[in-house]
Amino acid sequence: MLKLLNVSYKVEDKTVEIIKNISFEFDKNKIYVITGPNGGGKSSLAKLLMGIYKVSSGKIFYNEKDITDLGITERAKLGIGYAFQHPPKFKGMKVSELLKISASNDKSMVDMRNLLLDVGLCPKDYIDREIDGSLSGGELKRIEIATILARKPNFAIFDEPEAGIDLWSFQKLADTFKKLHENTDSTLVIISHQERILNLADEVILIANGEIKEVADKDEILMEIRNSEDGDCRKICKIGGERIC
Ligand SMILES: Nc1ncnc2c1ncn2[C@@H]1O[C@H](COP(=O)(O)OP(=O)(O)OP(=O)(O)O)[C@@H](O)[C@H]1O
Repeated sequence: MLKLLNVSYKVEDKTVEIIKNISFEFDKNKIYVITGPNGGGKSSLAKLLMGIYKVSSGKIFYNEKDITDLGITERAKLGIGYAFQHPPKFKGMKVSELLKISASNDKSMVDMRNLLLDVGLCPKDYIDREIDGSLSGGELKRIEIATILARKPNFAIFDEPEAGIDLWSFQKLADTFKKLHENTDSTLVIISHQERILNLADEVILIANGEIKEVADKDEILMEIRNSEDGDCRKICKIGGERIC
């Protein structure tokens, strides 16, 4: 469905390579969870998929179409949706208005109440709220996720949906991803460190140092995480390596 072919990404000064020659194909109607250490390149990869970053080399195909040079809007029109790790604020706009403009098809039919309930927000408290600095980070994040649900993308990317969301609401959110997967044939790519989200995965992609280190079944990865005593950095320090953590 969405294919990366030898994709690399360097920042503007061209010295630091953040994504290194990644090739991978995401299949239709699967949940992929991307996980791995901080700074490994997960968000950068998500931004390359969405067209927020432009690849330095390599190609991206979506349903066989070369989308490498398409920007965010064109990719969104093709059905690729992205929920930011740190959602933007839309000062002066109400939650109901944002959900309406986010909806993919018949905007009069958007079931705003259910969308808000799906992300654990009580509609009567939020539907008329303005999207400004008065909303907490977790509230903003949930509204952002609701906009993606409203858009019903065929390929949806969620960057750390757990960030800033309390455990109770988070369980609700995990159920919402599950429901979305069961009721539509969309592909979900979720960047997450949470076991509850990892448990939803058909495939877990482990990214570190800008590369795909492993693609595995969730049980395998969860076992590896549980069995790992220390991170690589600490191990290097322990054995007297030169790297300072
Ligand atoms: N514009 C930039 N200039 C320099 N380095 C950058 C830039 N953007 C990202 N990086 C670096 O690229 C690496 C990957 O960043 P990225 O945000 O993709 O990691 P991540 O795996 O999503 O991390 P986290 O789990 O902490 O969210 C990091 O080391 C980051 O500091």
